[in-house]
Amino acid sequence: MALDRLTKRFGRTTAVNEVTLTIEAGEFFVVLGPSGCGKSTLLRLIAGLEEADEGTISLSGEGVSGPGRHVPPEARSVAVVFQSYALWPHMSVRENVAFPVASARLPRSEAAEIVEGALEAVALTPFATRKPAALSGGQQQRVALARCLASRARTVLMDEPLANLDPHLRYQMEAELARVHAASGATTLYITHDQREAMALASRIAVMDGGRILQVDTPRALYERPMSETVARFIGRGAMIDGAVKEIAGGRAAVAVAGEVVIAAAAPGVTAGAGRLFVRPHQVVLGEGPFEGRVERVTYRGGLFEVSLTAPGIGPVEAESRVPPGAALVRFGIADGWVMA
Ligand SMILES: Nc1ncnc2c1ncn2[C@@H]1O[C@H](COP(=O)(O)OP(=O)(O)OP(=O)(O)O)[C@@H](O)[C@H]1O
Repeated sequence: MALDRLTKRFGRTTAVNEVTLTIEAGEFFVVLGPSGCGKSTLLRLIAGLEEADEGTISLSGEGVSGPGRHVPPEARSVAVVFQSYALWPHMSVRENVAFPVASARLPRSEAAEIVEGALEAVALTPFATRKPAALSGGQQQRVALARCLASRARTVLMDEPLANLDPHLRYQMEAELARVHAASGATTLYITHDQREAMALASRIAVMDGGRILQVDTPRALYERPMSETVARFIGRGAMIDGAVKEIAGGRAAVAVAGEVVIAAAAPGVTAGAGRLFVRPHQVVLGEGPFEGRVERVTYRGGLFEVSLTAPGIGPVEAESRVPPGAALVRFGIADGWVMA
């Protein structure tokens, strides 16, 4: 899938602003961004449910949107899974799953095989004759996934499909989604505002804000090497500390922070002078080190304590520890970090 300078305006709002992306065939690609950043509009443009103002879209090598060209949704070989499931209430589970297969005009036995295979893949065979209203939310979403699988679309678009499920079920459904993706091999574009979900599912993530793509990278690279403060703050937790870069060598920088020197990885383009050190909780060593912090809050997170500190000349710092801090004032060190210009 390739998007080139794709733009969509609603009156004075530019919902999607010159988005350029290439998504590899078979990739599970996640667009992550806060509410209102333009994710749904981007998905609707790719599905053909909105017409672009500028730019082009090609799916499996075929141009489907561009100047003077708008291929209708049904001719794009795209399946969409919505947050609302969008099931037919009067049809059984099996009929819902069979719906996209019917239009493919396949021999009856082949069509049945596809439908039963899709039901099997999401463990819904025992529920095949039920109506959607007689299923839980998670089961309904599995019907929507089975229908998507049965459509055999080469491109699958998912609009926050797990948003209505409780956290425990979301976790299970993530594994299910990964299986469905592996079974279909479809190029999948998944949109969400939940960074944990994005990290769990994606081969690559595009972080979107204000209609624009800020960074495209693997989950690990986004976490460890954010290229802007917005991305750093949007992915996981951490502290942004003002410092002075003293020296850079071999991709590492020596940064003076509150009168002490910290050695950390340096982003491209960092030079000596004022800089910012971004520190993730696992990079803070509690109990020893040159800094002293006041414990503001301790939260137990199953096996680990999250510790919020404030330190003179540094500001707020997030740490984690297997044992809770023993006093209101604790010593700490910074073992590593990410230096940004
Ligand atoms: N049909 C429309 N008419 C006018 N403005 C719209 C329309 N659809 C979207 N917008 C505006 O475009 C911007 C992007 O909306 P969009 O729904 O794509 O965001 P989103 O990231 O999907 O948000 P959410 O996660 O809350 O659904 C918003 O400012 C929204 O108000």
